[in-house]
Parts: sequence; C-alpha cells; structure tokens
Amino acid sequence: MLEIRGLSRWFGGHRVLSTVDLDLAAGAATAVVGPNGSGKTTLLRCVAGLDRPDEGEVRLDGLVIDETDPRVRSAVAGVLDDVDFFPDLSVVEHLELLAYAHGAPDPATAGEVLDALGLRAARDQLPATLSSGQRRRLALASCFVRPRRLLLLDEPEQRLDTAGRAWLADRLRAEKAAGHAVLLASHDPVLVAAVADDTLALGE
Ligand SMILES: Nc1ncnc2c1ncn2[C@@H]1O[C@H](COP(=O)(O)OP(=O)(O)OP(=O)(O)O)[C@@H](O)[C@H]1O
Repeated sequence: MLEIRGLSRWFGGHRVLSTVDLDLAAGAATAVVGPNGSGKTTLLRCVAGLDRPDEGEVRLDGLVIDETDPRVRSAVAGVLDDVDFFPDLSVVEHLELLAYAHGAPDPATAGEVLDALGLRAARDQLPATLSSGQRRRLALASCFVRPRRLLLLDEPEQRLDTAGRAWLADRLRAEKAAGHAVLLASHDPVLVAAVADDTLALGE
C-alpha cells in the first residue's frame, strides 16, 4: 500500500534522512524509532505530504503522495505534531464534524469512539478546557471516526496514562486486523513490541 523509495531530506546543510526505503502493506504496522532529532517526524510529514523529500518518493497504491489529492485525503488519517482544534466546537462536535466531512457511514461511531477513549464525560467541553492528555485523546479519536486505510501517528503514546497506552495498543492491533496499515513513530518500546511487525531505525 505504502512505498518509500530512496527518500532523503536536508535542512540547510544538515542531512536528516538518507535514502530511506520502506514497504508497508495493508494490515501491517511499521514503527519508526530512533533518538530525538533522528528524523522520525520529518519522515512522517513527507509521507503525509506536509513536507517534500529532496530526493526519492512516497507512493500510496502506486500514486505519488499529494495531500491535495482527495484519494489521499480519504485514505490517510493521522496525528502529527500538535493538533489544532476549533476553539468553539465541543469534543463531540469535533468528532461529528470530522465524521460528516469524510462521509463516515455510521453516525453512532462518534459516540463509540468517545466511550472507547474515556471522553464521554468531556463530550460537551471546549478544547481549551481539556487536560493535555484529554486533548491528545481527542486528536487520536479524530482518526477513528472517519474512513481510513493508512494511519500515520507521531508518538501517539505522548501524554497518555497507562490505561490509555494499553487501549492504544489494543486499538492499533484492531486497526491492523481491519486491514488498515499503521506507520507510527514512537519512543515507547512496549507499544512498538505490541503493535509493530517491522521497525525502521533512524539515526544509526
Ligand atoms: N523545518 C525545519 N527546518 C530546519 N530543521 C528542521 C526542520 N524540521 C526538522 N528539522 C531538523 O531535522 C532534525 C530531525 O527532526 P525531527 O523532528 O524529524 O526528529 P524526530 O526524530 O522526530 O525527533 P523527536 O524524537 O525529538 O520527536 C532535527 O535536527 C530538526 O532540528
């Protein structure tokens, strides 16, 4: 489903990614690991089409990734960097809006995802009133209310408590079982061991 070939990225004179190759199939997960500054976020941003490689290419189903292509936007769900929320929309309104915008078929999904992520009690709160962990849960929830075939997650374990991390591992295994591909950058060896079929080590 996802192919990365010879991807390199420089910032100024600094080569951050050097001829990275990766194949990720439907129903599989690859974890991108490596120390701070090794290029994990940069790689995920190139896959999302938010940044462009200086060399090499990223293909989804054989098509070069272009984030303005509706086929790419409908296939790729992700949490990269800090997520911006609409300040005047409640938790449940965010999820319903996203589901609606992506033509999600089942209106019950937002409620199920709220329950799964422990956000039911916060459903009517505005993002500014959430804790940092709850905001992270809302960002993750946004991925699961919409259709998706490839999940891109940059350190999804960040700010999650122990129960949240366990839920995340179970959820990502369920995503794989549903035939979705998962590319995650992570510093959590427990999550990586629980979810990933392969690891791509950067900065070595
Ligand atoms: N827009 C940019 N301009 C200049 N340098 C950048 C830019 N984006 C990233 N870098 C540099 O590229 C390197 C890799 O950054 P990146 O965020 O991809 O690392 P990372 O592996 O995700 O790190 P962390 O584990 O800390 O999240 C760093 O040295 C960073 O300073």
